[in-house]
Amino acid sequence: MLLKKSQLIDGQQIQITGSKSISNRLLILAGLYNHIDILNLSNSQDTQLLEAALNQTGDIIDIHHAGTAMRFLTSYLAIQEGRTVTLTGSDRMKQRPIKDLVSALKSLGADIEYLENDGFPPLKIVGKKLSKNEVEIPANISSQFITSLMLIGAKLENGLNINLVGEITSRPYLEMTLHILHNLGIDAKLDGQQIKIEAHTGSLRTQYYEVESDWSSASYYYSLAAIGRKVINLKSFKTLSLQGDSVIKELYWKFFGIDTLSDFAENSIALMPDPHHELIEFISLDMNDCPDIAQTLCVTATLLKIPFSITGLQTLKVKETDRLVALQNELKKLGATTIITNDRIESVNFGEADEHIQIETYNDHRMAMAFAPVALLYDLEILDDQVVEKSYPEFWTDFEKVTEQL
Ligand SMILES: O=C(O)C1=C[C@@H](OP(=O)(O)O)[C@@H](O)[C@H](O)C1
Ligand SMILES: C=C(OP(=O)(O)O)C(=O)O
Repeated sequence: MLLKKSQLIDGQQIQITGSKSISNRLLILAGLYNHIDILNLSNSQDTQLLEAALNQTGDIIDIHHAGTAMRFLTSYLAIQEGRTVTLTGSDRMKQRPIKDLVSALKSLGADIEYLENDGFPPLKIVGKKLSKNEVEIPANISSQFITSLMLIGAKLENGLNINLVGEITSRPYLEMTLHILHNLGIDAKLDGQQIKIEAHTGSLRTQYYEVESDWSSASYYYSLAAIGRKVINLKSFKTLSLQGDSVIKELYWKFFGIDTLSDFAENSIALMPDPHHELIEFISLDMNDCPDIAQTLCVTATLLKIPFSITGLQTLKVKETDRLVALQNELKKLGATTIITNDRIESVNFGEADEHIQIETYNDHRMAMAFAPVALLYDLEILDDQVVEKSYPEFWTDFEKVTEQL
């Protein structure tokens, strides 16, 4: 897609689809218990793939590139007594780790086999009743493994105690799972390194759930507002969010002077650039709690030429692509030289951008969306722009609503 140099249109309103993370948790719980009327369900391809997988009865499920769905379905299928399923995905999914989750489930008695490479999808899962209630799992690779266990925990005869080993990564996603379980009447606690889920039989407390819109998707508008300095209105967001990525409000206020004003009646927020904001000299930040908005922030900082050092990013290597390498390569086209390590990206200097900027997306929706605000400063081309459908199918239509060519 060619994006001509553009400016923001003041005061446009965008309705973002429901949180992918909340939607995927609700779908699994609805599949385990009873129907839930879900309002503002995410229309992301990942959520649609999960919904289709839960409704199919065949013996092969191909979840493509939907990581959360892959991880959540592994536990879900492990307890479907009498059913045998091959759970597979895209080439990239076959490189994304799942071993810690599979080992934890096996220690509970699950019957799961690797069909290609040890530790990676595809998996052959023979559904069984699991009767143990104590499990241990490393917490530093992906919080999705832990959420996956938490979602089935209350279905086990004696509930489930999950002992977390090591540093906890992406922690707000565990808190999100706890909140959703509580809201639906399941007793669950996180205390230090232990999660305790009580057994829950019968139905869920509520059969109705309204999903807040997706804060990771909102991050691209914060980036646009930070560069374009015009007001953007976003729906449907709450002041108290279950999503860790809502920290974008604080980050973009502190670093880029973007204020977030809530309109309670409208359930919307306004992103308001502070005209008196002075550019800060350096951004130093640990993003372990909010890995999905790291690309957004690195691109904003680069476009504003604010030096940055972002840590806590060790999980970025095992997402849709190696996001640290992808960022380093593509930021270079904007003139930024960076250093990357196992868990960090740091800017070294900002030079001239390429004359013809062509951004590769590496099959990663967040690469395409994070680099879209570049259009406020330069003409650019984004390759394989359709990757956005993974989390935000209308991204380009919405992007057109808030921008106009110069
Ligand atoms: O539980 C979730 O919904 C998610 C957890 C995070 O993954 P990790 O825990 O693997 O970092 C996040 O990156 C992903 O997009 C969604
Ligand atoms: C990492 C992501 O998704 P998943 O792990 O569910 O594929 C994401 O949406 O940025």
